[in-house]
Amino acid sequence: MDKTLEIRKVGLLPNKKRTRVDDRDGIIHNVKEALDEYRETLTKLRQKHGSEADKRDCWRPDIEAVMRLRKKGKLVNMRKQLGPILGVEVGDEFRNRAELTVVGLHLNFRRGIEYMKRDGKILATSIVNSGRYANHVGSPDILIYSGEGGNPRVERKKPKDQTLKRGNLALKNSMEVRTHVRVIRAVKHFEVGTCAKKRSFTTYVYDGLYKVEHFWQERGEFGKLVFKSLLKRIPRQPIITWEKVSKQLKKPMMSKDIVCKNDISEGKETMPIRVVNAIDSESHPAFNYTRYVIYPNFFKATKQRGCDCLHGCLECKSCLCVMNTGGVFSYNNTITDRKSLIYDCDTTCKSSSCKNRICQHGIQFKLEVFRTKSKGWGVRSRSYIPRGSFICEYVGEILQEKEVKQRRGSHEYLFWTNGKFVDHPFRDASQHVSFPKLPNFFGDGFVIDATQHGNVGRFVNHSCSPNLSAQSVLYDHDDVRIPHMMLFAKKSIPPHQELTYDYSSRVGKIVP
Ligand SMILES: C[S@@+](CC[C@H](N)C(=O)[O-])C[C@H]1O[C@@H](n2cnc3c(N)ncnc32)[C@H](O)[C@@H]1O
Repeated sequence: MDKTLEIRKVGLLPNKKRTRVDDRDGIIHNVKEALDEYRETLTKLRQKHGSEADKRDCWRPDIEAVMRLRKKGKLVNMRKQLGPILGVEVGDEFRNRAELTVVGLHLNFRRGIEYMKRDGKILATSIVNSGRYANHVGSPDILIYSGEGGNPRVERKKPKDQTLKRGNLALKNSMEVRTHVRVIRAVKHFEVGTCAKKRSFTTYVYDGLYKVEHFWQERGEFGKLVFKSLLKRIPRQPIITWEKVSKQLKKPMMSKDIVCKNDISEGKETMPIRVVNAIDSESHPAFNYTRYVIYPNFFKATKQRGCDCLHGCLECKSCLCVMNTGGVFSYNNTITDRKSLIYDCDTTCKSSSCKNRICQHGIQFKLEVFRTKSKGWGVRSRSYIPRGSFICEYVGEILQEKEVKQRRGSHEYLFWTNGKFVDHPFRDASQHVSFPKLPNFFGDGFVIDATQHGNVGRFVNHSCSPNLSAQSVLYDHDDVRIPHMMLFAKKSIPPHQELTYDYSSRVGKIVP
């Protein structure tokens, strides 16, 4: 979900019904996933049926995309509910009405007022302020909302008096019962297209919870009776700076990403990794994609003994791999306990549901190599990444340190297996980032060189406040000098945020 607004967190909403932490994280994750999948499905539908769609004028790709997700059971928060929606934050921007349905913020595609029944009364759950009615917004926290029905602009019928039923009645009841109503505001954007033609599009921003303070009837712009509600935003919610919204929302919508390659791994990874460029004419970088580390000829992978657990290795007392790591389980779908070195189970472990090897299943997120403004290529994810998730391994040729000197070319893609990444000064000198210095020794250690052979890990850039960190892991051999270098998410990462780690970070002391 694109978090594009400048919002100020001034407090949290009261959450009477507490959800278990695990469930909460799971739902938040599902919301982001659903939205991402919806956007992808919609893009594909539009690409496939682009010209055809004009002929079939009733066909709505947005609705079809939602239906496809529903069939797959991917829609979230499908039960109508009052109050906040898990996984959706104040200030979140949605590209169309269908996206509101996908995340469960406002399930009805067409109607501005959504309602549900509680204790025999219908109550408003959410409203979309689409701007088609005359809704006068006095201050940012006050919204005067016109009821539904009788509007010739919407129904293409003669204007008539609104009736006190459905949405109108729900808003009246909400005022009486004092329940919260979610407010979604439509924001209109104008962009200048070719031939200086103005093109407009609308996005929808979740504005938070409101209460209906007054409800009355008056004569509307077509001379007929309309219902009006005065809604007041409840305090202690993030503040949205509306004057900046329009400008900021344009950014993600106007992305000019050109897909240079659909899958840089050429089918070697579990997920295709596309290369996109919205910056310049550089096409995808040339190197040999390999999913696995390439060991030197002299290196013979040996393994003393792994575990032979049958039941998921959860019994730390009996799992040899977990004991090697210090007797504490490091994973629970994500990494929960960082160590200087983690021993993952390998093929000797007979457990079909072994939980002690999350790095061996390959890449699980839709990673994308993209052109950055000043750092060459970088990596981001097209989907939401929960904290602690495995991202990818740093793969390349294993070299002895002394060999590095003999190799020609740059040291851009070297990763010391003791966790130190080595590089030379940045291309863009204007970047005031501290960067680790090249070690002035070349000893007996090992280095992963991803210059000629590597995977997506070679494109992950440096940051002093990174969202990834490296972890050494052993599973297929016992040589602690050459552990696998695995990148994990240090925090939850929204889609399209660049993935980075601190090149100078040490994974920990590995005692041979
Ligand atoms: C492992 S590569 C990362 C991928 C690289 N950006 C590329 O285009 O292939 C390391 C190189 O990326 C660039 N780089 C990485 N992090 C950077 C940063 N924070 N600022 C500027 N350049 C950076 C530097 O040129 C560095 O030598």
